Amino acid sequence: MGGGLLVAGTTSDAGKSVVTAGICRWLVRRGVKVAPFKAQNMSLNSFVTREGAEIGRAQAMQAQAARVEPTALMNPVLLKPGSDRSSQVVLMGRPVGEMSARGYHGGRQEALLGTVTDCLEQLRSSYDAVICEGAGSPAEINLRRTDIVNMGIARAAKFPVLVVGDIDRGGVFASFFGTTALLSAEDQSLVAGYLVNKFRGDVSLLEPGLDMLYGLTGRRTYGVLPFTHGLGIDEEDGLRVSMRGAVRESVVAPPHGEEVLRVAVCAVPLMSNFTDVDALAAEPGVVVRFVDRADELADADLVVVPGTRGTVKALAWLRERGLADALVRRAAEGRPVLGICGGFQVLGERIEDEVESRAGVVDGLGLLPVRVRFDRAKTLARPVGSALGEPVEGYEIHHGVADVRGGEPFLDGCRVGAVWGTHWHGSLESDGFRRRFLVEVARAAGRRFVPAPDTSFGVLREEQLDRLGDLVEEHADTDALWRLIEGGAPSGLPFVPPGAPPAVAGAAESRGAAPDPAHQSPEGLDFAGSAGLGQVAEHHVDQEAK
Ligand SMILES: NC(=O)CC[C@H](N)C(=O)O
Repeated sequence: MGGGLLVAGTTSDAGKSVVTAGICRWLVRRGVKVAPFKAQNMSLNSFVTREGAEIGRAQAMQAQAARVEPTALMNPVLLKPGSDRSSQVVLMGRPVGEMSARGYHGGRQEALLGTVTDCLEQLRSSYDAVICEGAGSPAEINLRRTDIVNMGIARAAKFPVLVVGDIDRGGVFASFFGTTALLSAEDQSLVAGYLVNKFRGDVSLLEPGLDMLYGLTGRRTYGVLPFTHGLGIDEEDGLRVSMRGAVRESVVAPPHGEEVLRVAVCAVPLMSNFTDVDALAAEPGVVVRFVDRADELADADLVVVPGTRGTVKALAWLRERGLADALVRRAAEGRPVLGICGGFQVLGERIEDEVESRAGVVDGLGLLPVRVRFDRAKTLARPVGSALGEPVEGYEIHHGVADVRGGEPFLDGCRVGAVWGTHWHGSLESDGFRRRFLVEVARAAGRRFVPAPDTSFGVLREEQLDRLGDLVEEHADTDALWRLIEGGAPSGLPFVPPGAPPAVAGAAESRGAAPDPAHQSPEGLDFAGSAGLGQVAEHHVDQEAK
């Protein structure tokens, strides 16, 4: 049975995903057969495996770091938020229903512990090491009892736990100490120590603090990783980017030609697979930014309407913010627009949706001759094809089915003038196609932009994974990490009081949501046959979640 480690964090965003990837890359370079694992991921940034299973993109990225093919075992539960209070539950790569957070935490999640530990055991039987990523913080005292992704999984597998803290935010000592001290004695016995992430400055100034932390907790720090720009590959948190309407602008290498090309990405609600535009940002001279105002489209050479878990919601948002009118004007002026998946759907003539929004028939923006009808079954595919004379690979994750009634064919969708639409995600990662597409965009936008002849997105991604491996090799005590992975947590780790607080009566389960038969899951909840999943075969959305 293979060894392993759980990489937990003091907070979300502490850098667990990239540290996990870095550890995978370090190990595989050493000749260790390693796989990543995250029992449960909450993300709108997902990926389709070769077998057609939907998993978090972060686990697919970590699998690449480990140089193995990603599979559903590596991320058995994926929660895709549809609002602040409900998520689509994807189990072993297939959607099984929409659930309220309260219904999920009130018993359903707990019932999945057997399933996720089975997946982990399967990985352990075929790999020398499994590097698990936790979620949020392991010291969420309200959720510990039903946890399946942090200490729940570490306890089941008897894996040592490494807690990652983001020192750039401050409060890292208190976070490490508090994260440890709020866990039960049994949980604490697995918390081997800490890893400081995103450190800027002189480590010698930090070291006395790490010694004091050792004095307080009896636990050592396994490494101090320096702050490094541009390592946020395949981030999980699409929801927050879109909810915040955050504007982020890519760091740009100088253009190959005379001018830069400006790409504006509409930060639609429930934006999914926003990493689709990473391949554009990787091109020298292409400036990518997320926008949420019509006036920000004025200087954009290309507007991308990305995927979304809420197509009808995104349409309403585009209309409210005046972006819909701006897109219609652009199209009339022959200025480029690319719609991807949900963003393709909104560009069509009409949408019939009794599944995702249950809004019935809704008018689209009418820029493409396409009608979309939502199906309960989800399309999960890895199509290959060609466009602009170049080979293209992509992946599809959608309930909407497009009836394309005209235009020039473009992948599975179509193109009318400078407006392009496809359900395919990831098409821009195909280098030849991306260059040809950018040439077309530059021509239509009247820009003297020339794509560099040799940008390889695959090579850049590999370089980034290598940088993560380097970070771990150069700034962590890898001998000590290997001892943890092979031999588990050191014995005799002291208990740090007060430990886990006693549970308060009247937890969420007693107020669990009532089933809503009106809203069946896409697959009709027919997954009771799968191992150990019968208990969660119910579809929950409570009123407040709608
Ligand atoms: N990935 C997406 O953008 C999905 C689009 C849409 N929500 C659908 O399910 O069809």
